[in-house]
Amino acid sequence: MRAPEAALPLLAEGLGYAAGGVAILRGVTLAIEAGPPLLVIGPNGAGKSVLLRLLHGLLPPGAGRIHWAGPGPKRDAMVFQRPVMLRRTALANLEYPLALAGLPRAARRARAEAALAESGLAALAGRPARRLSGGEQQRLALARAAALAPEVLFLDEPCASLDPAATRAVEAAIAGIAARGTKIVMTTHDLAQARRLAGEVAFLHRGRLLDHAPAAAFFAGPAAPEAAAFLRGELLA
Ligand SMILES: Nc1ncnc2c1ncn2[C@@H]1O[C@H](COP(=O)(O)OP(=O)(O)OP(=O)(O)O)[C@@H](O)[C@H]1O
Repeated sequence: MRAPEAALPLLAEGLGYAAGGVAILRGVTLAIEAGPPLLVIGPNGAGKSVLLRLLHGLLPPGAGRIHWAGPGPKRDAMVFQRPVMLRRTALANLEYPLALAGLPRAARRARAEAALAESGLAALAGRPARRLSGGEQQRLALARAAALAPEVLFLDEPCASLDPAATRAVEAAIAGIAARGTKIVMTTHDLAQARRLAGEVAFLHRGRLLDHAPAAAFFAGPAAPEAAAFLRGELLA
């Protein structure tokens, strides 16, 4: 089977967004290429979530533009901090978007079962999704988003309300999805998590992108003094 044509790179050029007369993002220019995960970090209120929503197309930019530069159609998905589960079984939650995508019933079942198995959730297939633990729901949401093999998967603080064991399981699921070729673009407030997962880092501060670098270079010595202060654990205004 021929691989579908890539829609990446995804280019953000001079991106701006304001709400209620307040500038939330200003002049963000960023190229997102295929490869290991991009972790978007920065202090609370820096604009990380808004940037992801703009890139995914949930919000219209107030300035600048977002451009998928590759020849293929855009294929991206997003998972939020609190996953939204349908009032159905775990398996049916996975089958639903596959049905929307037009997969025939038999192919849906096989794809959904494979996605559950890849996430280590096969034993939960018949359980009502809304009764699963927070960590299991988040892994199910990841499996659901990944089942269509998106080129880019945006994750907004996917581990924000999870304990360390659930966080480890979600991180393993994210690493698995990345290893299968999906570009992960993820926000986190957890620097240790960023170090564990990132291939590259984007640092936002007060709505501006102050650094975008390979993770090793960023953590060894970021370009912006604000990023260095953030890594030292100093409170940034
Ligand atoms: N629709 C909106 N109307 C007004 N202000 C908004 C809106 N959306 C976001 N903001 C503000 O924009 C700023 C950036 O929000 P955003 O959620 O992107 O920050 P963040 O970097 O993800 O922060 P956190 O780490 O706390 O989640 C915040 O001050 C937030 O209150």
